[in-house]
Amino acid sequence: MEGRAEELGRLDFYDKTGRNWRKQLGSLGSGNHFIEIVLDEEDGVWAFLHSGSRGVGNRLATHHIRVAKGIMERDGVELPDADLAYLQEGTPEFDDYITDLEWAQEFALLNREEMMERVIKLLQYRCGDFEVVERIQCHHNFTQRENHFGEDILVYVVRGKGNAQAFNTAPHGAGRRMSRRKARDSFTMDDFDRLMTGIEVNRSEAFLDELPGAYKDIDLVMEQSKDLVEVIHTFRQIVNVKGA
Ligand SMILES: Nc1nc2c(ncn2[C@@H]2O[C@H](COP(=O)(O)O)[C@@H](O)[C@H]2O)c(=O)[nH]1
Ligand SMILES: [Mn+2]
Repeated sequence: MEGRAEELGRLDFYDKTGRNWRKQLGSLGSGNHFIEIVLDEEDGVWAFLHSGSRGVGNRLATHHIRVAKGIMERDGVELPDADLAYLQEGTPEFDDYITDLEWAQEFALLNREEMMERVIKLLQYRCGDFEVVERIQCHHNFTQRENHFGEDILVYVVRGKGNAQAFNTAPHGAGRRMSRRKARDSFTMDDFDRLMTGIEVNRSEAFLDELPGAYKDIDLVMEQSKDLVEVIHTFRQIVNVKGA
């Protein structure tokens, strides 16, 4: 990652923006990032890993959002919401954003690969050797340039049915039903124990805002997404580790 950053002439910028990024490769981070061991309908074991590009990706994104907002202000572009600020393709600011986005995605990819390797080694250490049937390596907030309806656009991609009306996308999670604050105010540790029954978990008040009840009902989301996704497996969680 360092070599690539140097090639791009952006190492100093990444060091200044991301500070600890070198030490963070191979770490889960916080928020809703998680490692999960789940069982499918036939008790097949799956290791799930939802992770991202850690602090450096977030800070780079924050930087580019700030740049976009500055440009909107400079050019007098009126927007219904300041958070809709955008960068125009063909400008140096747009190119810098894409350069940093691609670098951060590479970081996210390696970060996930490293953690998955450690999860598998640990499982093999605890459970004895086993065959890894398949590895699906898709990192968080995956973005790539695609052509839809004759136009090149940027989309976040997850696996789905390929519905052209939805640019071949599908939801990659249920999404939150309540804010973190509301969840912390709404749930108690009794709810924690009830909602996480049967799951080996790092039990802590710190994760009250991450309880399943803080998210939308996944069965309903799947039902409402049936034009976009085909359900291949339904999993039962047995281990959940949240980033802290
Ligand atoms: N199986 C689990 N799913 C979880 C957990 N925490 C969150 N989630 C779901 O993942 C997505 C993450 O997407 P994001 O774009 O919001 O980061 C989220 O919407 C939830 O549906 C978990 O611990 N286990
Ligand atoms: Mn996330």
